[in-house]
Amino acid sequence: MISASNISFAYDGTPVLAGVKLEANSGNIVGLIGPNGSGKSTLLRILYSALPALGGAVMLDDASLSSLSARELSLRIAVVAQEATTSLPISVAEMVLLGRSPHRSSLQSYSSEDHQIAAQALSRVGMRDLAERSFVTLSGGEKQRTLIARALAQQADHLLLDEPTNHLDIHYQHELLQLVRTLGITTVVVLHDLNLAARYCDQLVLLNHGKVVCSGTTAEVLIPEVIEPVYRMNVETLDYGDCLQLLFRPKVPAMVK
Ligand SMILES: Nc1ncnc2c1ncn2[C@@H]1O[C@H](COP(=O)(O)OP(=O)(O)OP(=O)(O)O)[C@@H](O)[C@H]1O
Repeated sequence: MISASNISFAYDGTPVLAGVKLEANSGNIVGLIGPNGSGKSTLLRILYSALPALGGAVMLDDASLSSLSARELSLRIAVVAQEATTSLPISVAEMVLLGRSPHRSSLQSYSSEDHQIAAQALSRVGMRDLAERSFVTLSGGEKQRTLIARALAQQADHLLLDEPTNHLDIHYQHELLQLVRTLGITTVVVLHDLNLAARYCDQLVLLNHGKVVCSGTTAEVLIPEVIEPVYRMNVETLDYGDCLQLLFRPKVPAMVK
């Protein structure tokens, strides 16, 4: 379980998050949604200790995040962030092996078990055939799948994903989130696509201007009364039985030329 309470943060004195609460229970997928600039990536960075919260606390099960060493953190939390990770000429297989780093001391070389786990992770994201390719030559989607494989190879029990479906075509968007669901790992995922959030998340936290506007199940959050004012769009919900889906219409019709 990862939980954040009363989180505040500011960049150079400009407040970005205030009083934010998020709770991801064991095995659940929590979607972090909200408009551009609402503070999603900042909150995610605080959850993996890349940024220090100005106020509030983050707990990993019973331990405060700040009490854990960098190695303990990387054994517990795997991250796929938005930033490009390297310009170094390393292969796809080597990139995925980096996920095994927290499991060995700096003097140890990778074991055959590490290689096996990394190869399995590559297979799970459909990238085994590209194992020997240079990472920097991959397409955006292939890079993204490689980084997911690296996170899988890490075998942490928490997974934090910042817009993991970026660069992925519709097939791989669903395949990736289906894969995340099968892992059964406590996950916090930043998503822009509310219909993917509806289909794959257990709980949602909706941020706007650095504050939680609404949190709860997808059925509690993805309702027109909540979504329309935040995104300034007309929203219609369709209940397909297994999940909700949303239809959007601009509030102001496009000007006719
Ligand atoms: N390094 C930084 N220095 C100053 N301001 C920043 C920095 N990073 C982000 N911000 C600002 O903080 C606010 C929140 O940014 P953040 O990236 O967390 O939002 P987001 O919800 O993830 O946005 P998006 O959906 O566009 O990716 C924005 O106003 C952004 O301009």
